[in-house]
Amino acid sequence: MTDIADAVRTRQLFKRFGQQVAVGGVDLVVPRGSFAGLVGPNGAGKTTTLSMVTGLLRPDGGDVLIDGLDVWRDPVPVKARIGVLPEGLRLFERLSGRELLSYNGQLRGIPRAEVEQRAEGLLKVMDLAESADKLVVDYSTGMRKKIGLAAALLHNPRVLFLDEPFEGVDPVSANTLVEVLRRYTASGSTVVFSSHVMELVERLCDWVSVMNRGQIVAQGPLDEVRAGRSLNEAFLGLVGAGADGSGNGEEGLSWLGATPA
Ligand SMILES: Nc1ncnc2c1ncn2[C@@H]1O[C@H](COP(=O)(O)OP(=O)(O)OP(=O)(O)O)[C@@H](O)[C@H]1O
Repeated sequence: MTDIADAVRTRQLFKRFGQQVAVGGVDLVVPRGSFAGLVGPNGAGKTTTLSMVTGLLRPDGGDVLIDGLDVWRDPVPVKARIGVLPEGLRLFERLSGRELLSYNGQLRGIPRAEVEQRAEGLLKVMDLAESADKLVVDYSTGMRKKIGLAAALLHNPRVLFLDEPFEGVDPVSANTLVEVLRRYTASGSTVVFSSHVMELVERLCDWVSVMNRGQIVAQGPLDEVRAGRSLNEAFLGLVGAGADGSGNGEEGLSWLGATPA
């Protein structure tokens, strides 16, 4: 049954690459208005899941519902409702930041004057106003993330998906992004982001989904998932690594740092 209180709900989402099952029957749930974190070790299936959820990668099985609408059967209304900052962000490098926003706004059918107004506001808040006329190819990693986020927010989506939004972003810019996202969720919109940084997820999120080896291994309100521990401890317990780093095969590295004979 569809619960339209959920911003995102997947049912038995499945994706295989050759012999490798990347996502093996995932039921991802994100309640509306959440600031949700999707965490998991490298290769857990986070990017593959987010790509299928946002209509970028066709699932081999299962469904994805956003605001109760099926992403793969009803892509047009779904894409009007979502904003995406994908991993390995590909941008139009030969446009300036301002032109990129203007182009995105026009693709979305927003009137030009409205696009200009929104773009000005976003450039200012992202601290990109001075670089607005510089080509995107000359932007730093953090600036690219910020202009990518501005482009994803321009049409005022109901649900925003961010794959590793803070990677390569300096602490000052990260704070700016956090402020923008907090303001956005406070108005009832939903953010879903993937991250490896547990402290950040713990600080920002009220909802967490933990993935490991293509499965959801825990999901719910932050306090339920961490159950009195830090999120990092809970995470290490859930994904099966000893909190002391034991059991990771490090004994095979006994040569590392040893004094040469
Ligand atoms: N295009 C692809 N072709 C083959 N295998 C893939 C492809 N994309 C992902 N995989 C495999 O699927 C699994 C899940 O990858 P995915 O990128 O979704 O993980 P992730 O949780 O996002 O990892 P990370 O935290 O390192 O970004 C990995 O084993 C990966 O090697």
